[in-house]
Amino acid sequence: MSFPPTDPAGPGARPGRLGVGVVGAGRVGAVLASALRGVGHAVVGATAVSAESRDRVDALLPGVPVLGIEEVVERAELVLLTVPDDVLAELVRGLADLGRWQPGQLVVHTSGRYGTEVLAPARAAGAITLAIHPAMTFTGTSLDISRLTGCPFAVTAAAPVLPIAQALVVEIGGEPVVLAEEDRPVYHAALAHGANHLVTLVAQAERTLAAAGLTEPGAYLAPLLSAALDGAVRSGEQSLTGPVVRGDAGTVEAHLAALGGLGEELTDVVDTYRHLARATTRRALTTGRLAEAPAARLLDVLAAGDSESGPGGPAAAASAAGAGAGPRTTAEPGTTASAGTTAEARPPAAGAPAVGAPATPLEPVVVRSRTELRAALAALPGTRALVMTMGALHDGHLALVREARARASHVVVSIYVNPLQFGPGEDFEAYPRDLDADVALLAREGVDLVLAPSDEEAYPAEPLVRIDPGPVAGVLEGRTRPGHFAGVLQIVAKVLNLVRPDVAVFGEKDAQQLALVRTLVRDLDLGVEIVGVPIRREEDGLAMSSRNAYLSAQERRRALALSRALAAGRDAGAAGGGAADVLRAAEAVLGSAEGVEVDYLALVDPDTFLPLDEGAVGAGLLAVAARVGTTRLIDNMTVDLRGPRP
Ligand SMILES: Nc1ncnc2c1ncn2[C@@H]1O[C@H](COP(=O)(O)OP(=O)(O)OP(=O)(O)O)[C@@H](O)[C@H]1O
Ligand SMILES: CC(C)(CO)[C@@H](O)C(=O)[O-]
Ligand code: BAL
Repeated sequence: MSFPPTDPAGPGARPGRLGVGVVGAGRVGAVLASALRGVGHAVVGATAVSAESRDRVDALLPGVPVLGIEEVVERAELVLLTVPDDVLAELVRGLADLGRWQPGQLVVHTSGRYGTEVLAPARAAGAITLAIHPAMTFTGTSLDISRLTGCPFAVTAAAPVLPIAQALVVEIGGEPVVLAEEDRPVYHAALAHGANHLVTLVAQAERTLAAAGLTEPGAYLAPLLSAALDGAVRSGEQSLTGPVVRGDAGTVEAHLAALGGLGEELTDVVDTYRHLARATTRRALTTGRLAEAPAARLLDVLAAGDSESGPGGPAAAASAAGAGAGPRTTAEPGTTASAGTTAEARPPAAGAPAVGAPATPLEPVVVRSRTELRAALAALPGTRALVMTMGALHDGHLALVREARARASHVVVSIYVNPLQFGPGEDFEAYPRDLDADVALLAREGVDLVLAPSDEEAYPAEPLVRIDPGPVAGVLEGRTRPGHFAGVLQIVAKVLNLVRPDVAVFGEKDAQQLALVRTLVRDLDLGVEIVGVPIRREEDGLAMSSRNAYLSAQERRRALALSRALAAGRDAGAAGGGAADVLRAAEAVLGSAEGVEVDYLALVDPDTFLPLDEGAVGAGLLAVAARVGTTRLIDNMTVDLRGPRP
């Protein structure tokens, strides 16, 4: 396709005032004829079989006689054929057989699918044949006229008469785009797929929302869909959001189950969802938004319960798209580790796969030294996201991994129990360590690289240059654990420098840590985006933590007091309470909790971590640390302070 100059026909090529005949006063025919009339042509007659067409002629082409086909063709210098594609060829041939086409007559059709070959019988009789197709959807009312301004029209015609077609389009305000005869079917399929199927998709979303009890589903959807459409046409597939691109197979599985449970009338929705989610997965894989392992997992979930997917279905499609188990190489392969591998080929991960997981997820490359890390990073083109952990991974960590996955081409996870952040008498020795189990979990999330350094590799020598984390490190966690945040920032700065990620993801569970990491990056210009992820909780509200593993069954029950106290404080704020009310509500829960020894409970400014006073308005952070038995747990929630009541 190529855009012609503004006046493609040049002076003199303008068709002049023509008598236009419309065969088929459907939406397109009536609107185009009305537009041609508006720029000075005369509409000499129109065919209109149905009552709707006749009404349209009355409304859009007042005064134009409704005639039979042969009469319209006989009177017209320009015959506009705006009939359904499937009858076009027969109509043109039939009129040729009747000898109705006239030499020099302009015969124009508006089918997207056809070029001018379908008009060959008219051309054989000496007519000038042109194909123009507006890439626009019409309502068949006068509103459509304004839609023609700037509307692209695909124009196909023999070279000598092409300027006539271009000039006609320009006259009615359109933008002619020249399209070869053989490209028209694909062109038209693309438009139909985009525009027509979008209508079906929106209607499906509306019907499904109605099934969820929403009374005005269209109004509810409009802002979201407009934003999605805007993003898609501006930034293409990079604008994609949602569970597929996050690799969130569990959510997709839940969606299929929910949609599958809707009545007979909505069975089309689950089928379409499945097809489009599959296509979305494959595209996300191809464009690097999704790694192979989560893609394979999604395709597995999408295949489950799908009667249409047999052998050669999703799994084959996944491998055709580049997914599935297979070797990955590092630039400097060779050194094997005790868990995972640094070898050339990444074998399937060990351990029993959970429901919905691919049978053979790829193991991440596990590196233990700077040299191995450098080689492995060199084999990961594109952007990378880092998740730092101390191992003993749980779903809270995996939420960070998924967020990382959605934000970069590759994910690096560090696992290291950093001695510098533990004080004397803390649980450095006892902290749970199980690298094999961690690597197996990360394999299922499509993590590319795991950095698990030894103490010697992390700190080859006692670090002499230390980081002073500033005042935020002197309160709450920092007051109870002196030196803790200096140790945290030391290892965070080190790992950021070693991995050089584009994005690093931290949990809001360690809110003070997250704030200090942001400050570190800002103050030292480390040039990495820091992303926070909300706290992941067990079903009963307990914040997930590796240290929960220390709790006995009784302590596990008692530990619930932390999240309950925070929720009580949050609710007091939401009910209009001030800082003192919030603290009182939380204290009441903790005060009556057995076996819970509170270290601190504080309502603080989320940036400075200094206590909020009674008049404070806006977001506050309610943070707690407590011992349950010998286990020290922390948790926090955001509280919305509405200010003193009038
Ligand atoms: N429940 C959770 N929700 C969201 N993020 C979490 C959660 N638990 C931990 N994280 C985040 O995971 C990262 C690694 O934390 P870490 O390995 O210390 O896990 P942890 O479970 O908090 O362990 P512990 O509290 O026992 O030290 C941190 O950024 C932390 O904030
Ligand atoms: C960020 C971190 C991995 C540094 O050791 C640790 O403090 C943690 O797990 O939150
Ligand atoms: N989750 C923060 C690390 C620590 O408690 O040492």
